[in-house]
Amino acid sequence: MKISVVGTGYVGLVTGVSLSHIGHYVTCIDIDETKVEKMRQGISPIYEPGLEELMKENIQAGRLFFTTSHQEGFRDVDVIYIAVGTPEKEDGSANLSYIEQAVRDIAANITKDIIVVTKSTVPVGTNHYIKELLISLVPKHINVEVVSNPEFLREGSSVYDTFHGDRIVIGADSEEAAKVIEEINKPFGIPIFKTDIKSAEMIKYASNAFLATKISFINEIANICEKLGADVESVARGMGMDKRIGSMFLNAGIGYGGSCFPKDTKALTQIAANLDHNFELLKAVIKVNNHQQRILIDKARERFGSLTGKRIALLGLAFKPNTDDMREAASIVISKELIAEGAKVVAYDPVAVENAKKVLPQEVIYTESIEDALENADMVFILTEWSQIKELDLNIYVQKMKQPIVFDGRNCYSINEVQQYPIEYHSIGRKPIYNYQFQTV
Ligand SMILES: NC(=O)C1=CN([C@@H]2O[C@H](COP(=O)(O)OP(=O)(O)OC[C@H]3O[C@@H](n4cnc5c(N)ncnc54)[C@H](O)[C@@H]3O)[C@@H](O)[C@H]2O)C=CC1
Ligand SMILES: O=C(O)[C@H]1O[C@H](OP(=O)(O)OP(=O)(O)OC[C@H]2O[C@@H](n3ccc(=O)[nH]c3=O)[C@H](O)[C@@H]2O)[C@H](O)[C@@H](O)[C@@H]1O
Repeated sequence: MKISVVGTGYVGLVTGVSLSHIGHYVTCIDIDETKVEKMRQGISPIYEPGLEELMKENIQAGRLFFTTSHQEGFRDVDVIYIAVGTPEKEDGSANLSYIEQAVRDIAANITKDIIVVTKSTVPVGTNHYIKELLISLVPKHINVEVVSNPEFLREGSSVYDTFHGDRIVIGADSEEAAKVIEEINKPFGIPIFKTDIKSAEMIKYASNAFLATKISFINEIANICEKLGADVESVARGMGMDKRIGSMFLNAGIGYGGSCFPKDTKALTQIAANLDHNFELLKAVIKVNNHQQRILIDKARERFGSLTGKRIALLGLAFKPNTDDMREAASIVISKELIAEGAKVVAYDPVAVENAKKVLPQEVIYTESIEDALENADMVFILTEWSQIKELDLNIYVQKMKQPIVFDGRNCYSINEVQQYPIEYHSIGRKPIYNYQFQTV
């Protein structure tokens, strides 16, 4: 099948590369010339494990192409995927201007019947709007069908997720169009769930909102565990053994960030509000998350009083490991607040520094290694559970820091392990360890 994909961000590029890998001929279109130039050479503009290898393989096999020209990209294709961004507007609702532009680009350039597949996360009703807009713009003899095919990949494991997903959701009003998209996806060997367009659109928001709810729920449990002297990791394990609950997404920490949970939860409360429905549960999930992102600062203030003049090392800046994505990362809120309070912030991340420089306060100092970040620090905040940080020899904290006081926002180390070192250790939903103080008393 000849396919084109509009937008080569995390979703579009992974979609395009994966579809070419299962045998389709795919042209990826992006308006960003530098990005396209890189991709033509087999260089991925984003950090995603395994993506570049697959890109190179399929470019060489003659199945994967990149262009900035919509006219060239849409030539002779049967199906066009839309994967442009749907960022949040100031009121929390989804900004559909990129979608609208993509639709206009499609309408201006197609010359035969087409199926348009929406991968981007869009509010319920958007696919019907896309179809209406297309019909109003294209010549009468061209037949247009629109299919909702929401994406469930996670950043950092997007290639794996695409080939090992739990389901592919196809929302269509036309049975023939649904069948075409089903055939395209069959080689992935993943269960396909077909439904109507509005339900497919809602499945995406409901799934993200539910996962966000799980995270805020376990974070609330963690905060109570701390007061009770219980251990949230044991609690989560014990809960997760019940298949009805499931063990995934019960990692307590400094809350969820990233390009999707924050934006999609807000968009869903807005979708509900437009229908005069007050989605109280989801609003509470968002509120809990906003508080949780700052929880290490509260802990540090409680421990030190003022943070003014303190040298604070931040380990990990990306919103999660294995990505260079800084969108809505807790490190943004944390570094801004620390700088505003007059702390000296020294930061390390293995891959996200270039993106971090664009969004963190300019006072933040970046280091090339964990050791350099820890040098002479009064305390360290662990913000992302990179494997480099999880596998660290804990002696480093003792050797490098002015005082080995660790605030671990991602529960990177087991309590038993930390107990063996002269460290003061504060984590999430677990008892604090005061071995450093103990030694110095
Ligand atoms: N990032 C993620 O992990 C996931 C994202 N999604 C959804 O997928 C959509 C895309 O997200 P990302 O890939 O993160 O976006 P992104 O912002 O990383 O990439 C969007 C790309 O589209 C390009 N673009 C914009 N307008 C264009 C046009 N008219 N023609 C050609 N290219 C155009 C931009 O230059 C950019 O490269 C969003 O709706 C998001 O909510 C869904 C699941 C996972
Ligand atoms: O719509 C999207 O864009 C995507 O959003 C999430 O994927 P992603 O944001 O890439 O990453 P996750 O692994 O879900 O993590 C999101 C945030 O939640 C946090 N998290 C995750 C799991 C957990 O147990 N605890 C926790 O705090 C992570 O640290 C991270 O900040 C969903 O998992 C994907 O299914 C979805 O396609």
